[in-house]
Amino acid sequence: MQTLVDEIRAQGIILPGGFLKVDGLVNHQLLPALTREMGQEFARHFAPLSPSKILTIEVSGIAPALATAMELGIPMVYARKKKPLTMKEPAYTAQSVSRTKGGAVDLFVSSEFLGVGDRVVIIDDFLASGGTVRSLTDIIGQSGATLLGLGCVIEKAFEHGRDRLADLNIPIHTLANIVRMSEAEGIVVEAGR
Ligand SMILES: O=P(O)(O)OC[C@H]1O[C@H](OP(=O)(O)OP(=O)(O)O)[C@H](O)[C@@H]1O
Ligand SMILES: O=c1[nH]c(=O)c2nc[nH]c2[nH]1
Repeated sequence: MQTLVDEIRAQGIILPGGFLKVDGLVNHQLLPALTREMGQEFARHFAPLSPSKILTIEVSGIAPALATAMELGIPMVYARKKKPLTMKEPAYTAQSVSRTKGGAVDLFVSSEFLGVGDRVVIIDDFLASGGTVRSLTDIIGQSGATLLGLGCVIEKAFEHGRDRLADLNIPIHTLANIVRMSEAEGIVVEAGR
């Protein structure tokens, strides 16, 4: 997605520890036209699989996931990182690690909104190590739903999440790919794959 690649080149900042700051378009401020285009691109890619639900994780996955769900006309469910008292039991749960805040987090999805018969596409903002997606697949497994595919806005190829998730045997579609980044070379970003 060339518009996304251009925005990453214009706004992206390399942070220590291999982190990319894109707070101006993905993680703090959101750009409506760009977010809509993300949804259109994911919807075009995954519509042939006839998903019944989009699954993501709060907080930064919500915008691209909702944009995708709106294009497809299907519900979007997001895993919560704290179980609210309104959540109906039983809830499916798995542990994950927050990459940007550090530490383990528990994820919760109510059985009210995910279950046998659901055909699920996961949408998230970043695909890095693949750990977060792995936790979501655990939740999908508990629910009895079927995982059809994975879409992530930005892939950090140098963290090899795609390879680590190969056993899932699902199509993985990303919109921009960070091949590598360093002070010397800057952000080497290309269209997703
Ligand atoms: O592939 P991984 O190595 O698991 O990294 C990707 C995850 O890391 C971030 O979550 P984080 O909780 O840090 O951020 P958020 O609260 O902005 O969603 C991002 O939103 C992805 O969910
Ligand atoms: O804002 C972010 N920048 C990153 O580099 C990253 N990797 C995983 N999750 C991330 N979030």
